[in-house]
Amino acid sequence: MWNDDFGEPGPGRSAALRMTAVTRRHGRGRSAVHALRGVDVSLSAGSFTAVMGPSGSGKSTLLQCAAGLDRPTAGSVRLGGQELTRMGRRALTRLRRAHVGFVFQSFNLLPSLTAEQNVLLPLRLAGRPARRERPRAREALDRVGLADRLHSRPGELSGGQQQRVALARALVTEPEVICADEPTGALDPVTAEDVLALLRDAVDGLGATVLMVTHDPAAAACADTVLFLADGHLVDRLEPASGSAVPRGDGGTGAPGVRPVDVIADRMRSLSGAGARPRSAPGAAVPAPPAEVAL
Ligand SMILES: Nc1ncnc2c1ncn2[C@@H]1O[C@H](COP(=O)(O)OP(=O)(O)OP(=O)(O)O)[C@@H](O)[C@H]1O
Repeated sequence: MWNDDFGEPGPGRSAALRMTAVTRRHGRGRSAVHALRGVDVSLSAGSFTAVMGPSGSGKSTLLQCAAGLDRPTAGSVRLGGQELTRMGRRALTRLRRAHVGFVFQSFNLLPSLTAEQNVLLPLRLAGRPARRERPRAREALDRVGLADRLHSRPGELSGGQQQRVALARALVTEPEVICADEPTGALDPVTAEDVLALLRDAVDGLGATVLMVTHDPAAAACADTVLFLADGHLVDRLEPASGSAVPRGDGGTGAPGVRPVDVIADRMRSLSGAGARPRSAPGAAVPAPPAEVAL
């Protein structure tokens, strides 16, 4: 269902993440770049939201501000009820480790560690002894179908398997929010489907809240809500799962037989053609932070 308020969670649902009037500007004066211009987003607990938009529209910046990896120039970001923008660095790191899991296009696994050791990493960083936490890491790897690859290093795993290890690492601390930046961008369509099903499972089975940046309409169609960014503004929203992927004011396209993925692709095409300013190759503007930063 279209909703002019891009943010409000549904009735009776609490917000796991709330961003209000978030602006992110790089530089000053005439050379300033406005990555986000007064964005309002609210994610219901236990929901799956995709963020789409042309290259350079601010998707990665939105994700990184939401997760406390980047600081807005103005506005408010509340995660689990806590205001991130006023937190010191150490408090922010603690909050992130406890409440946010990350998945990136490039997997960000440490190559010298086994799958199990990679998954244990966030627990070790939180000061929890590896020996006691091993069953938890194994359970997370089991959840993503890799119980038999505990001792494999990333170089011995396929891209899809590496992304599943990254997902197990994101899930092992049972975070409220999972931030995924192009999690299927480096995967073939079949492997991508597996990873999306696991993200869906984290929402439906574990009650996690997923915020996922993607260029892929098929990936976005797996989400409950798709938010569209253009030039730093949130410009539209649709809800593919509820069968309401219908452009505002155009009742006709909700006709049976119109697939959500096609509506999403159409919407993207119209945004890319309408004054979007491509500035870089997809995924290139904001590189994923090193694994140890995003843990
Ligand atoms: N550190 C930075 N310094 C200057 N400009 C930046 C910086 N990081 C991002 N930007 C700019 O902010 C804008 C939004 O970037 P962002 O990476 O969020 O877009 P995006 O939609 O994720 O792009 P893509 O799809 O290409 O990954 C772009 O114009 C980008 O060049």
